Order: sequence, then C-alpha cells, then structure tokens
Amino acid sequence: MTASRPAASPIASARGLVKVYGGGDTAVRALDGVDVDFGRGRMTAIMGPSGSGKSTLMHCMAGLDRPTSGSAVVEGEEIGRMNERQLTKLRRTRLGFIFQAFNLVPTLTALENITLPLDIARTPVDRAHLDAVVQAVGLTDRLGHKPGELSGGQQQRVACARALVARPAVVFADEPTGNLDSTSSGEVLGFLRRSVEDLGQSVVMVTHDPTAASYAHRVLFLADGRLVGDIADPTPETVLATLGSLRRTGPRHAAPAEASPSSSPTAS
Ligand SMILES: Nc1ncnc2c1ncn2[C@@H]1O[C@H](COP(=O)(O)OP(=O)(O)OP(=O)(O)O)[C@@H](O)[C@H]1O
Repeated sequence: MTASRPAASPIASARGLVKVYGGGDTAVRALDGVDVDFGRGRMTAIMGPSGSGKSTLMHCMAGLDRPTSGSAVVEGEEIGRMNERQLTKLRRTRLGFIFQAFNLVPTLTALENITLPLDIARTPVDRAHLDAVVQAVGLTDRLGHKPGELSGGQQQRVACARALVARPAVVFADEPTGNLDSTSSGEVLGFLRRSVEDLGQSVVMVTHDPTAASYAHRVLFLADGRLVGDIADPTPETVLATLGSLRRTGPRHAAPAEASPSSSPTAS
C-alpha cells in the first residue's frame, strides 16, 4: 500500500533515458531522451506506433533491459546502478509483470501460479491479501484449475493476481489484452483499474488499443523513441484524436502541449 507516501511523489521516473541497440550504421536509437514521471497509485498507459519504443521504455523502467544513458528510478532506486543480483531481487520483490502471452506454468493450478512468485522468493503468503486479490479477479471458484482448463480471460486474470499478490511497487503490463476478446479485455482492464483505486497499486501498461488505454488515468504517446503526447483522464475518443493529430503533425514536430493542453509530460 502507498498511503504513507505523499501522493505527489512519483513511483518511477526516467530522466534523459536513451537506449541504443547495436552500433555503427545499424544502430537503432529506441529511446531518444525520455523524461517522464509515473504517478504513484495511478494507471498510466503508453501508446505509439510499432517500433516507437514502448516496450523498450517499459523494459528499461522494469530492469529487464539496461539504458545506454540517462536514469531510470523505481521507488527511489536507480536501476542502472544495480548489479544482476540486485535487479533480480527488485523484479522478484518489488515489481509485478503481466504479458500478452499469460506466461502461466501449465502444470500448476491457478492458486499455485498466483503464489509462485512468493514461493520462489520464500515470502510467506499474506492470506487476507491473497483472498482479496483472488476475489477481486473473480477466481475464487477456479483456484484448483490448471491453465489449460481456463479461458484466455481467466488465465490473464490469474496472471494479474500473480502480479499483484506480492504487493509490488509497480505492475508493468505489456499488451495485457492483446490476446483477449473485448469482454475478457474489459474484465482484465477493469480489474487493473480497481487494483489502483482499491489497493493503491501503481500500474504502467503498454497498449495499442485506444479502449484499453482509456481505462488509465493518463496516456503517454511515444514516436521515434520520444515522448510526443500526454493526456489525462482519457476516453477512447480523446486517445484516437490524439493519435490522429500526431499522425498529421508528424512525431518530430508534435510537442506534448499540442497533443493535450491538460497535462505536462512529467505530471503524475
Ligand atoms: N533487442 C533489440 N535489438 C535491436 N533492436 C531492437 C531490439 N529491441 C527493440 N529494437 C528496436 O528498437 C525500436 C523500438 O522497439 P520497441 O520494441 O521498444 O517498440 P514498440 O513501440 O514496443 O513496438 P511494438 O508496438 O511493435 O511492440 C525498434 O526499432 C526495434 O526494432
């Protein structure tokens, strides 16, 4: 829970974040100097065209990839200064992950999948919190089922519960509804939003889907590795309008203020 921290303090920040893959003529500047604060107890969506750097930004923030320069800070910890052991510990104990492909262990039950991160970290299960999370995702009567016996939506809800059960500082979700129909997507996104409202969770989600993005408090837009747009309290219509205006003006010329007058790139 996050109640003891001031609401204004971001849960994660990037400053001058640059990521270059490869070198020489074939070097790709996937992130080209990103400055952003991710709000504590907020749900932030990241959008942008294919190849714009969304996954790279998320991976650098989550310690899954190392920036070339600049800083990525999560809960006051500079990710770039951590060694592999520290990064593994951070990911295991302070971060939650949800991927498009569910990534459940097929031989384990739903309950065993949910508690797996705690079991690996040898952290005792907080029964009351586990019950609250299981109930919130609506899986109480499915806990003994294996992933193969669950629908895609139910499997992703297991993955959501697994990401939340250790009370992470941030849940990073990469296209969490990419494999789901619209009904299941709505359930998963509604749950993620409620985890923010009811459990004080902070969520950062990459998505291509304007409807999915509209569940967030805020949507960031990337193009060519730069932050080019930023809107608060999105609706599918405002997200689509912003995407349209960025397409018209071109990413190199669209300042965040043009995309939305309502918030700045570093507002949380
Ligand atoms: N491991 C890598 N090696 C080389 N180039 C990479 C690597 N990972 C990403 N890139 C390149 O960096 C750029 C940004 O990629 P990234 O995956 O972050 O974009 P994205 O916005 O998440 O795209 P998508 O929506 O298609 O998933 C792309 O040009 C991509 O080809």
